[in-house]
Amino acid sequence: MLGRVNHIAIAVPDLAQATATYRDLLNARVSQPQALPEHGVTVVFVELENTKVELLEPLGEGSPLAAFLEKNPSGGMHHICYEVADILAARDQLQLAGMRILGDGTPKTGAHGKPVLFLHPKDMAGTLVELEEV
Ligand SMILES: CC[C@@H](C(=O)O)C(=O)SCCNC(=O)CCNC(=O)[C@H](O)C(C)(C)COP(=O)(O)OP(=O)(O)OC[C@H]1O[C@@H](n2cnc3c(N)ncnc32)[C@H](O)[C@@H]1OP(=O)(O)O
Ligand SMILES: [Co+2]
Repeated sequence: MLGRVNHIAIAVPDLAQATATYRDLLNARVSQPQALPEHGVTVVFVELENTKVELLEPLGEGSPLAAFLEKNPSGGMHHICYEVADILAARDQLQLAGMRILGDGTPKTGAHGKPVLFLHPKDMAGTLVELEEV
């Protein structure tokens, strides 16, 4: 079912500062910030040779990052995103196996304009997993 690692996401309390660290200290190529109110985050992508790092800052009330950053005020690894060829087939197979799909189970459009879904961290070895159809 799984393809490549699309991105590894890090939740940060200060997106400008985290972006500056990757850009100015590590000489990484970074995207412009992208506000995604439907996801409750603002995102910057750090482009690497083999994958991307997604820097995430909370946006608006009820951001899914809020509780995480309360527990981890300096930030921390938030999720890993795997590519799948058919997100609905993946969802149905995982649901049949008893995994919890977060939200109402309908894929949302992610930061790359592709459908995404999230799997509950307690069903995935304590790691929040995002699936992105490519
Ligand atoms: C930019 C768009 C898109 C993309 O295209 O890339 C994105 O990446 S959007 C990213 C942000 N969106 C999401 O994270 C959506 C899915 N997340 C959620 O629905 C929630 O964050 C959550 C995973 C259900 C957690 O909800 P929350 O209210 O924060 O906490 P809970 O109390 O319900 O947590 C239950 C349990 O899980 C532990 N937990 C929470 N977050 C994580 C995490 N990121 N990694 C590992 N474990 C996590 C939490 O600590 C609780 O455990 P216990 O304390 O042991 O009960
Ligand atoms: Co993501």
